[in-house]
Amino acid sequence: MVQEKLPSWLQTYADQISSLGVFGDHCANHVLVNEYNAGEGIMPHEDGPMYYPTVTTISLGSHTLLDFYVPINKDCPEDQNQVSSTEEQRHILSLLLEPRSLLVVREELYTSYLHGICPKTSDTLGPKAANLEKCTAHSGETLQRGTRVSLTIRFVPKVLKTSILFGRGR
Ligand SMILES: O=C(O)CCC(=O)C(=O)O
Ligand SMILES: [Fe+2]
Repeated sequence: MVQEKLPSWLQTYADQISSLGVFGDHCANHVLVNEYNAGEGIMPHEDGPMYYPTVTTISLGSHTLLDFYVPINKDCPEDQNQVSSTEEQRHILSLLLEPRSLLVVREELYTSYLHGICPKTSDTLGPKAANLEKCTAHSGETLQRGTRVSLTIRFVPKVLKTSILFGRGR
């Protein structure tokens, strides 16, 4: 990854989140901006080693429900055939991400599970919604999704300085 300066409004958020100590002594240097219209999601995935061990997300606009799944174990023959369990059975919990909220994912939730967002236009908060005591919404409620913008703010230890790649600026 080649390092570039963040826009100042994003730097403000990167600094504020970093001051919580979630990246150790480091300051976040990577921001991914995603926009989701109602009905759009992201496939279950892992964020991989580049951002390990912490990922933080600010949600703007709409809420969403972030789902966590037990991954398919490639060493297990039953899992290879993908007959052992359905996506619903692998779905262990969901976190309601309310507008203007900050999510910090670390440790086991980062390393051992996949995360994704179902492509739906509404979410009914069921028993797998694990953080409702921290939210304004209640169990059993149905929330209609609107457009959501997420700022995924992380620290990437291995970055290339542009001056090395493109030569020194004058
Ligand atoms: O938009 C989100 O909250 C999740 C995005 C995400 O998982 C990713 O970009 O890797
Ligand atoms: Fe992700």
